[in-house]
Amino acid sequence: MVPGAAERAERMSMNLPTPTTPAGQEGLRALLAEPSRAVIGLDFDGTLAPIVADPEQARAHPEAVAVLAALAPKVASVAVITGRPAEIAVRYGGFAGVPGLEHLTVLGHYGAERWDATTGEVTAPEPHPGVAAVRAELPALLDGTGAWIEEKGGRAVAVHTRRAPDPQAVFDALRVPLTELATHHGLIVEPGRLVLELRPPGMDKGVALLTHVRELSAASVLYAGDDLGDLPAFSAVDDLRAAGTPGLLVCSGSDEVTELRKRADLVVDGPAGVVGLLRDLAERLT
Ligand SMILES: O=P(O)(O)OC[C@H]1O[C@H](O[C@H]2O[C@H](CO)[C@@H](O)[C@H](O)[C@H]2O)[C@H](O)[C@@H](O)[C@@H]1O
Repeated sequence: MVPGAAERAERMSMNLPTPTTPAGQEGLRALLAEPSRAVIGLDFDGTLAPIVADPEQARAHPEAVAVLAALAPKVASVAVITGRPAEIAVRYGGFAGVPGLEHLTVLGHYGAERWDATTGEVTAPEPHPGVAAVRAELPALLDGTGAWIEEKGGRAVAVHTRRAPDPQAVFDALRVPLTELATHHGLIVEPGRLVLELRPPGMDKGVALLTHVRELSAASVLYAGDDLGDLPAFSAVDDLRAAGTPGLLVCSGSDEVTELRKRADLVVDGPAGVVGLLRDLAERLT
């Protein structure tokens, strides 16, 4: 007897971890039953790329590109959704010109920028004038704190404290003054793993993911992230589920951020765990 879609999905999920929630189990079942209508959304730093002290040295996990190239042709879309400029994520990820990744999408600056592998071009809005204004005022505000500035192509500016003598204390001390500075110039502060990013309002990873899922009329979604900036994408998956589109929420686990663990259907061990999960998925989706 030929097995039905549900039975096939059940068999195919045998070697995959079981999500801890019924909603997550439903999300995985839907993805396996109809992969060609599934969107896979993935954060970059801390999810595909291990966290390192110098952001310029961050690179995708050594097996990430091969695994994504195996998975992408089997699903509707793989989209990397990151706070990084799209072009930087493409470069540090090694995503360009890879067979299998011809349709990869990278949504940079929390979705404000878009890079498509098909064209290799980035589309982006005009820079917000507040970014140049805060950039000019930051050196005086950061003087003596041990924090340092990451330039983000004039579209945002990130203040990092990971390499300060007491990273968490400096992060905590800077949060209020940086928020005041950002607000004064029409920007918002996006807190992350020992980073406070000053960026334009109006876009987040939730809007980016939801827009992408709707563009493709996807029937299921998997989103994996590790940091506070991924919470809007988690909420977007919750909203999609409430509206009848199954989804699976994956936390790339770390000791630094615990908020996503509580909301995830599946917690894996950092980028190596994410890559392992995606590899198992790619192998199951024949
Ligand atoms: O949305 P993401 O892809 O997670 O990007 C968010 C921020 O990630 C980067 O900072 C983080 O990774 C660095 C390199 O591992 C690490 O040194 C830093 O402590 C982390 O917060 C990036 O530098 C930021 O610009 C992104 O906004």
